[in-house]
Amino acid sequence: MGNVIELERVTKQYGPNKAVDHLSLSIKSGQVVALLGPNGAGKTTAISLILGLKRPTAGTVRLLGGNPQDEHIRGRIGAILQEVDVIDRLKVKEVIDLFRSYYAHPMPTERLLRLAGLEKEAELFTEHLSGGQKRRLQFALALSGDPEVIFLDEPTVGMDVTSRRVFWEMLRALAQGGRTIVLTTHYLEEADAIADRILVINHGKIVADGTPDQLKGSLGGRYISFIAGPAIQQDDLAALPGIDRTEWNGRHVKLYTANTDSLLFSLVERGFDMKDIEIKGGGLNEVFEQVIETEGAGIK
Ligand SMILES: Nc1ncnc2c1ncn2[C@@H]1O[C@H](COP(=O)(O)OP(=O)(O)OP(=O)(O)O)[C@@H](O)[C@H]1O
Repeated sequence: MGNVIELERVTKQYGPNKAVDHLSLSIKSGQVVALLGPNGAGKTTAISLILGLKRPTAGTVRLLGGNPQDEHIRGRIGAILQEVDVIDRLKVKEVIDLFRSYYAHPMPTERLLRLAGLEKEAELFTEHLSGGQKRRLQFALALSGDPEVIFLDEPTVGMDVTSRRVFWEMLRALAQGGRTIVLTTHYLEEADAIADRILVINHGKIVADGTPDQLKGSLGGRYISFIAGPAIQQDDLAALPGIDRTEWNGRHVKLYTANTDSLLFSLVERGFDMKDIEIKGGGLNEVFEQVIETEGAGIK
């Protein structure tokens, strides 16, 4: 199947502020796509536009080949948005059955309870659930119509580490079954663990796009850090080959490079006076910081 989601030069403007700015994007079926970005980057707005909950100021959005506001498209998607309250005075199983009744071909209740890890809580009243359990119930409700596309806005907020890992495995299993999953997260580890593709958004634009490995590989993000002795001048280091970026913080230096081994060799060969030498990075944290700082110049 082709693209499940297609955005063409989509802008959403609030007064002078462009929450989403000429965003073009296509997502294929069966992918897990993570939207990353700092607070206010435009992630939730992008998801609301894809879901048809907000109308773009300009540009076109297509979901499952159609208009996201069409009834027959809505029935094929499931979503958890931020801070949605579940209905009180009903038991977990009853709320799930209520939501299932809205759909022609719902997922079986037992499967929903199992996927959400709520089998033991089935007979509990929803107001007695913990924060993390409520989040999992929302997930079960989002899946109740057996959707082809699932949108999750910060789905694991409030979950403990174990629940989060179980949740990731379950998402991967759903994607392997052919479902498309789009999630926003502030946890880089989460994006790294489950996403086939990461989109980094800042100021309403995509500033990086690739698999976790591509982003880590292309941006490197690896650096050598050390405390520079008094004789080392900034120009001495700037003249070394293969340095992408240098940061000085007092005498604490970070040298970013695609090849930390050969740079370390050059430093040692030149007899620089260095202490506390460390090679770090190569993780998504560094990639994220770099992309946000440099607005992703040239990275896509
Ligand atoms: N209804 C609205 N009216 C005015 N401005 C809005 C509205 N909704 C969002 N914005 C602005 O649009 C920008 C993007 O917000 P959005 O909620 O999409 O960011 P986000 O990436 O989801 O942030 P977070 O990580 O904090 O959830 C922000 O500057 C926000 O203040």
